[in-house]
Amino acid sequence: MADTFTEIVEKQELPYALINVIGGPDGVYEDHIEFLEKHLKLVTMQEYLKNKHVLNEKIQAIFMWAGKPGATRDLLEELRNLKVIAVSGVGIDHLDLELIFRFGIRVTNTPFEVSSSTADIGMALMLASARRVVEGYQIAISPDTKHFNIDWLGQEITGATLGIIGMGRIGYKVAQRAKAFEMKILYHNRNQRNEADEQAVGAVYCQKMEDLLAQADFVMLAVNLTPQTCKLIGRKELGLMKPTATLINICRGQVVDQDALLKALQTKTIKAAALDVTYPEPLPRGHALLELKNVIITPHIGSATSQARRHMMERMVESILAAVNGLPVTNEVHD
Ligand SMILES: O=C(O)C(=O)CO
Repeated sequence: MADTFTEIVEKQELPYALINVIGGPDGVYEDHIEFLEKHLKLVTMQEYLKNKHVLNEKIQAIFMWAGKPGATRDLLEELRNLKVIAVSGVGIDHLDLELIFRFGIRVTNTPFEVSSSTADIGMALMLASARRVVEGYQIAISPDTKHFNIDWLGQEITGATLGIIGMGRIGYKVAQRAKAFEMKILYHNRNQRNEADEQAVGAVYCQKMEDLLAQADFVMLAVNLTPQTCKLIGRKELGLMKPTATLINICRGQVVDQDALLKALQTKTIKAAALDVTYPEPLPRGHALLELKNVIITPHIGSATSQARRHMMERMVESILAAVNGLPVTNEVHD
């Protein structure tokens, strides 16, 4: 940060930032509080609701951690001095950007901070599914297990073809990791990456998603959720995949038509699925996807590492300080 910026920040009263709660499943981490309080005057939702008459004028930022507090129209109307909404993580599909921008409020997110951890969970799911790690664990700990069956086989990812749909930061990091596993890499993206990027990971562009679907042993979804990508993978697309292929979703549940996926798994149209995301989250207990042996599900943990979460929080603070001072913000979201 430039000196002038540091000077401005040091001189002024800490900007008031609205958070949901401290701690618990919906709150900012207690470990982060010391750092946060050095830079921001934190106001919890509960404090805000009790003292709206004073705080409506003061709050300049919403520190939106795991989607909370939500930017409702009522809140935006009341926070007359709100300048910025800092969103944790990369996904902004839960925001009504049109509404927010109408209020002249800036929005920032943390795409760089989550890309490695999310790519890691993609690799973890691919390996766990291919090598049946979850089933293996259950066999290993079951009281019914008397001996280990040598016919119990998984699938090797070395030499297999990975098709990445969505070659942004996360998709590219998946490709870097997959290269080290000697996988063949295909990708489909709105725009083709430059030649140097492609060569660095040995990735081949498929302009038509159908070509990728027909060839890949593993299909990894890493797109943003937009109206264009909602239900991008449905019955037709699943039908194009090999019966031996696995679908891995690390972006948003709504990118897949979940009913079509369930059917494809039940009828063995595809071999397996490994999902970090579903809709809703969590799936209702007893949901048919939870009953299938060829499905593994994790609880949306793409960014859930202590390193990523710490970096996200630091970036959000930096962006808030920049935005309230009218300075350029590294990860500003534009419409
Ligand atoms: O950052 C996000 O939006 C994620 O969902 C990471 O898993």
